[in-house]
Amino acid sequence: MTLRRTVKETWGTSRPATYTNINTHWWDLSQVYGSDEAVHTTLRSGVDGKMIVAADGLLPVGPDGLDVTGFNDNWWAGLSLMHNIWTKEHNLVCDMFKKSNPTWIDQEIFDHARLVTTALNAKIHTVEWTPALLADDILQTAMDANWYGIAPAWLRNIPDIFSQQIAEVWYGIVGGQPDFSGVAFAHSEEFVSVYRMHSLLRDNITIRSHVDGQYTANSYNISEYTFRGAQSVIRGNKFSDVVYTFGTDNPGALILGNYPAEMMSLNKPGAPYILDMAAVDVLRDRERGVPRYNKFRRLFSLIPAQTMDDISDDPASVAALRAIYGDDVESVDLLTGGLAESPRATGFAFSNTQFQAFILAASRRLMTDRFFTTDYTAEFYTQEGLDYISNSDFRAVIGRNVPELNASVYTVDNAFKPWVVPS
Ligand code: HEM
Repeated sequence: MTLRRTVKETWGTSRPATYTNINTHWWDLSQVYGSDEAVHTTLRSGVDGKMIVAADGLLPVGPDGLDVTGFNDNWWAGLSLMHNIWTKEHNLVCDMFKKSNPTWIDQEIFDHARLVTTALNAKIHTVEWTPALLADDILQTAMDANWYGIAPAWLRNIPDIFSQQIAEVWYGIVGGQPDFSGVAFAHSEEFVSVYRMHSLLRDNITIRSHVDGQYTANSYNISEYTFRGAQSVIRGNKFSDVVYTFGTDNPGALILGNYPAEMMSLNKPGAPYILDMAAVDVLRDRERGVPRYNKFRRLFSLIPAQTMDDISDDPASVAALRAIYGDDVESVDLLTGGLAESPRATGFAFSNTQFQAFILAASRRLMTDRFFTTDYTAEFYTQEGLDYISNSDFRAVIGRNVPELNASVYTVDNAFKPWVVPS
C-alpha cells in the first residue's frame, strides 16, 4: 500500500514534530459549524440565526454527494445522522431565543444558539457518551463531577478558597477557572491514537422500523454506508428509522480480530490508492512518534508488560500477538496492545492503557476553554440558555428533533445504551 506522509510542523530541532489539524481543536462543534468564517457563512441561512436545511428538514447535499456541513471528510451514515440532529437542534434553540428576544438580529440569535448547542453537545459527550463506553459507577460519578462538581446544592455557595484542583472537583470544571497546566491546549497525538476506534464500526447496518422494531430489507455494508453512500441510508429510509437503528444496535467490540473487513480495503473517493485502514492506524502512530504499548504504559506510570502473557489473559490474543511480534514485548504497537489488553474493568469498552490518555484529554478539553470556564455565565449564554443545557440530555435532544422516537429513546437511562426493542 502506498500512503502519503502526514504534513509535519517542526519547531526547531530540539522539540518533537507536531502535525497541524485542519479543524480547530476546541470543543466548538466546528464539525457542524465549520472551522472558519468562510465555511460557516455558507452554512447559515441568514434568517433568525438558523443553519440551512433542505426542504425535507435534513442537511442539503453538495455536488460531491456529501452533506453540506462544517466538516465532511471520512463521511458515513453515522456522522450524517449526528450532524443532522445537531443542526436541527441548533435551529430549535434559535426558535427559543427568537421567541424570548424578539428584537435580536440574526447574528445575535446565531451566536447564542451556537454557544448553547455546543455546550449541550459537550455536556452530553462528558456525562453520557463517555460513561456509556466506560459503563462504571465510579466513572459516571467522575464524569458528572467534571461537569457539575460534587458539592451538594446547599453547599455550593461557600466562598471559593480552594486550590484549582480541589475547586475543579468541588464545583466542577464548568464555570470555574481555566487550567492549562502550563501548556497551550491542543489534542495530543496520544489522544488521537487511543481514539482510533474503527473496530466500533459494524460490517453491516440493517435498518429497523421504529414502529415495530422489525428489520426492513434495507441493509448496507461499509462500502455502501460510507462517503456518498451515507445518503442512500439517510434519505433512502425514514430518518426516524435510521436514528432508531443506531439507537438499538450495539457497536462492534474494541478487541483484537474485530477490525471491519471492508475497512481494510477502503476506497476513499479522491484517494489515489485503496486504504488498508488497520495498517494505516498502526503506521500513523509509528510515523508520528507515538510510543509503542509498553513505553506508553511506562510514560503513564503504568506497570509495563514483561512478557506477552502480561498483556492479555486470553490465550488466543497472546498467540496472535506472538505470531506478529514474537516474544519482543517492547515492539507491540499501542493500538494492537490496547485491543488485546485484558482483563478490563467491568463495563469498559477499551483498555486501561487507552483510558489513561482518554480521561486526561476528557477533562482538559473543558478546562482550557473560556466558554466552559470563566465565560460559562448568563452574560454569555443567557440564563435561559444555561437552564436549557442543564435540563437537556441526549434523549431530550432526540425526542424533540425526531418526535416519533420520544417513547423508544426513553426506554433507557442513557441514549447511548442500546434502546429496548419491543419483543
Ligand atoms: C465508516 C466510517 C469511517 C471511515 C470511512 C473512516 C476513515 C478514516 C480515514 C480515511 C482516516 C485517515 C487515515 C490516514 O491517516 O490516512 C481516519 C482516521 C481516524 N479515524 Fe476514522 N473512519 C471512520 C470512522 C471512525 C470512527 C467511528 C472513529 C472513532 C470513534 C474514528 C477515529 C479515527 C481517528 C482517531 C483517526 C485519526 C485521525 C488523525 O490522524 O488525526 N474513525 N478514519
